Amino acid sequence: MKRGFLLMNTGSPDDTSEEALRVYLKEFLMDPYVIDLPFPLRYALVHWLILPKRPAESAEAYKAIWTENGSPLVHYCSTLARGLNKKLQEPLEVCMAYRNPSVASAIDKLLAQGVEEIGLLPMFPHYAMATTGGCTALVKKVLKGRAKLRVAPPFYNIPELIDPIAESLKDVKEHILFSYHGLPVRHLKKTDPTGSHCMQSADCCRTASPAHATCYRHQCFETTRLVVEKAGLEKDRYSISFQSRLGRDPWLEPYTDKVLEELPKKGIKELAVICPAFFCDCLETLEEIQIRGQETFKKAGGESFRMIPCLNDSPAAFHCLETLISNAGNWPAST
Ligand SMILES: C=CC1=C(C)c2cc3[nH]c(cc4nc(cc5[nH]c(cc1n2)c(C)c5CCC(=O)O)C(CCC(=O)O)=C4C)c(C)c3C=C
Ligand SMILES: [Fe+2]
Ligand SMILES: [Fe+2]
Repeated sequence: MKRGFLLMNTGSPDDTSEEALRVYLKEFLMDPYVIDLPFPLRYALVHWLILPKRPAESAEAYKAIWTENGSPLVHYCSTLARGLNKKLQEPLEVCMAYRNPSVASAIDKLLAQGVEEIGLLPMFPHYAMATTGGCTALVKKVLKGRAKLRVAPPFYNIPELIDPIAESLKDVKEHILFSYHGLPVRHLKKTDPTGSHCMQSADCCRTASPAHATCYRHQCFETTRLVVEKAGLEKDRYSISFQSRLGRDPWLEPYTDKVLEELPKKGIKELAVICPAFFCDCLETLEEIQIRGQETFKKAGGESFRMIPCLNDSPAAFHCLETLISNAGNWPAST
């Protein structure tokens, strides 16, 4: 059976105009895997509360990180896809859940080459309904059974991810903040297959459970634990937080923006931030953390601040993706 691969990420707007942002945000936020409210409520929230103001604000944010190659996220993913294609025997296409390159165009290219089984590799180390869950649903919807589908499992704990992250912290003397993308608490409870584990006790994520197969919070803690172990960091050398909160519902805590305000008050004036939920640098690392996060930290008394880059298109990034793909025969089939 001829096999092909889809390398998938969330996506960026086509350009930095307010109109492009409106189209992108509407597509992103109307996805029921991202805002999991019943359609009328989601429609009202997105169209009446978010879309009137956010496109203009987000357009300014994207302008601050846009490069001559366009969006950093799409650029890194495309570079990775090109490099992987040179090494792999089987075809691979890059696609974005929202905007371009679209899922439909990538699937058409694979099918035109006679591909009968697609291996979907969502570029998210940790499982979340809003990312891996939404990407899988979207691919299935577009594919309409025209090929078999397998989906890569979360890879938050593999040495090919952990080792280069630990290596990037080797010479860091500052306090290290592991800032992960946030998630509404409701999402965690919804994806708990036991229905009774996630967020039911303070230490649920450190108590063994089958729920951890889809528990974003547990998987983030595990990445941190393994990196800390590998890098030999003492307990007082690092903190964990969750960023990018949207709306008023409770999200995973502690919130990065609050932690950035609190750290200088605790005497931590020199900080390095790493964002292991992101395989490639994007708006959420380059603008939210590097620009706005830095401002927050320094305003609160912080003196030095730096970002540790994501794996991006480094040799370690290629090695990690190649290792995952080499194991594609074991990826679970998606029905
Ligand atoms: C309810 C809203 C959102 C949830 C839940 C969410 C989860 C989530 N997102 C990522 C990774 C990325 N998010 C990106 C952009 C982005 N995310 C949201 C909303 C939610 N994300 C919005 C509205 C946007 C658009 C930008 C903005 O206006 O803030 C991106 C792409 C950034 C880029 O450079 O183009 C990524 C990547 C993860 C990993 C995650 C849950 C774990
Ligand atoms: Fe958990
Ligand atoms: Fe997001």
